[in-house]
Amino acid sequence: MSDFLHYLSLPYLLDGMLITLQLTAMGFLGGLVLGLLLAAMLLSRFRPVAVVARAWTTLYRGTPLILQLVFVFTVLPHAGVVLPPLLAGGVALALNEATFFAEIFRSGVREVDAGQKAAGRALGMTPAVLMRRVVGPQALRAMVPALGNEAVSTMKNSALASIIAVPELTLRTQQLASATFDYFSIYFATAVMYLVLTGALTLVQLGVERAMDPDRRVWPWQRVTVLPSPLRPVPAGGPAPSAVPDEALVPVGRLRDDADRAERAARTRADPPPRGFGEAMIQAREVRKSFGDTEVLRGIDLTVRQGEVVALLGPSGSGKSTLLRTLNHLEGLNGGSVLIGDTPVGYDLRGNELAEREVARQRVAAGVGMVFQTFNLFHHLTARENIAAPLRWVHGWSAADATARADELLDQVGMADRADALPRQLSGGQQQRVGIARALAARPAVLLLDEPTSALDPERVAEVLQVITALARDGGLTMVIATHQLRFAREVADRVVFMAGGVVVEEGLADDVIGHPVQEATRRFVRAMDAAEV
Ligand SMILES: Nc1ncnc2c1ncn2[C@@H]1O[C@H](COP(=O)(O)OP(=O)(O)OP(=O)(O)O)[C@@H](O)[C@H]1O
Repeated sequence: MSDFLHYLSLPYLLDGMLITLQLTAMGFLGGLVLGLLLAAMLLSRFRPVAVVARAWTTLYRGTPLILQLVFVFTVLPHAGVVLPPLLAGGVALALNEATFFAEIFRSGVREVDAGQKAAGRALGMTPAVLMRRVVGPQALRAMVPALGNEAVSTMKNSALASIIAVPELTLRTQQLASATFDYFSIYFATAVMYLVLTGALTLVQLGVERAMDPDRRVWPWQRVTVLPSPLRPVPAGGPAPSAVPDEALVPVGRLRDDADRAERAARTRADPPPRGFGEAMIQAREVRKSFGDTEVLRGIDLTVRQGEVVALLGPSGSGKSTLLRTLNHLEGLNGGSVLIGDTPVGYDLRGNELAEREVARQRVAAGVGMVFQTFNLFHHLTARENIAAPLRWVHGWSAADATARADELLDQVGMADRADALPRQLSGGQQQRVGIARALAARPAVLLLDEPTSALDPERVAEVLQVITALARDGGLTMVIATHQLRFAREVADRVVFMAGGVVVEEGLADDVIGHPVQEATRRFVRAMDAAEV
């Protein structure tokens, strides 16, 4: 026992432990940086870059580390690159780890739900902002356990550097044991030293996991929940001019009051508020879209004027969502054109498709908001942050203004008391109300709603429809809503467009198309939906 304790505190072995730590740090940190680069190359849309990265990864992963160490130490000098043993060991470890890190990063990024990326794009985030603020943080959280594993494995692999005479812990252990023949005590002491090091790495990993757990963390903005001014001015140079007065949104809670019910009841279709529509806000011409060999949109024409509410109806698979997604270029066109205001979102004036960074700017300039069927709130942000953060990241608002706007909207959609909740702590209806608030935050000129209630339980549908109805009735906001809710469409829409098989089959006033459909396909759909709604 005393021999064991002696070796455990022997400076010769402790120095070896320090060198092991240095090697591990070089391998891990170097591997992280190179791995990020490799992952970016593997994910690149430019195929030659991805192919080179894949070839490099295959080569490096497919050869033993011991050969790589010898290569860096003995072969590189022939090319004029002479590295001291410790540095050569660190470089070889980093190159080896990079390939594993690259695959961890790549799978982390791919695992992030496509809806998160679509929401970020629809909010006007450039690819860099989307990666840094949405995809990166979510991917990183999922990757921490695998990265912890790699840190431990780098440390254990560092023992192989003894082959190129790096005086790390294993080499020193072998030397000491050969000199003293006290194998058991020395190897036992070394094993304990490795365990202490790897145990410390595990503790770091668990600490990082805990720190990144959104359920546990308390951000500074979560501590401040009361803000003085309910209404703040829009910062200069910020969002696109709004078509929605703030008072348009009636809090859900308030709609439940008797007085409001009475007021709503008075505003029936028999006595609609006077509505006049301005200039064309959306002009889609001959829009065509295919997925592979399947043509999903087969020449759609759609004009929506300022302040108009258009409901897109049609059977499942008729192309409603795809049409909405082509309007803000979440899907590229295969033919035709789309103008939002006077912006051909996704294209330059000659019709050439623009880079995503440029398209993001166009979306912001055109002022298009989008509400998704599956809400697509950012999982790692609270309800308040889901609304406030894009205002800061995309529109350059100050934190105070963005938070004030978020609190104002949360209040208006009846979600003020859940401002600090994460999306997974909210019901579907609550998430969708936050999703609507998020889409409205930058005061868009056009709001696209993609079946906003179809992912909700029946008892949650009404609360979301109330919010949209309030917007449609009073807001003057230009809206296109894909929906299966006939009653709702009849109540809020100025015009109904019925689609089937990727074409517009029938369109007109909501009462006409839903009440007295002319086309057989429309009649069949209305009958089926009526039966389902009863
Ligand atoms: N990314 C995609 N890749 C391949 N096919 C797709 C893709 N997106 C949509 N489609 C196909 O396009 C067609 C139209 O889909 P879309 O979601 O636009 O219909 P929809 O009218 O909105 O249907 P629903 O009411 O069920 O949401 C469907 O056949 C669908 O399978």
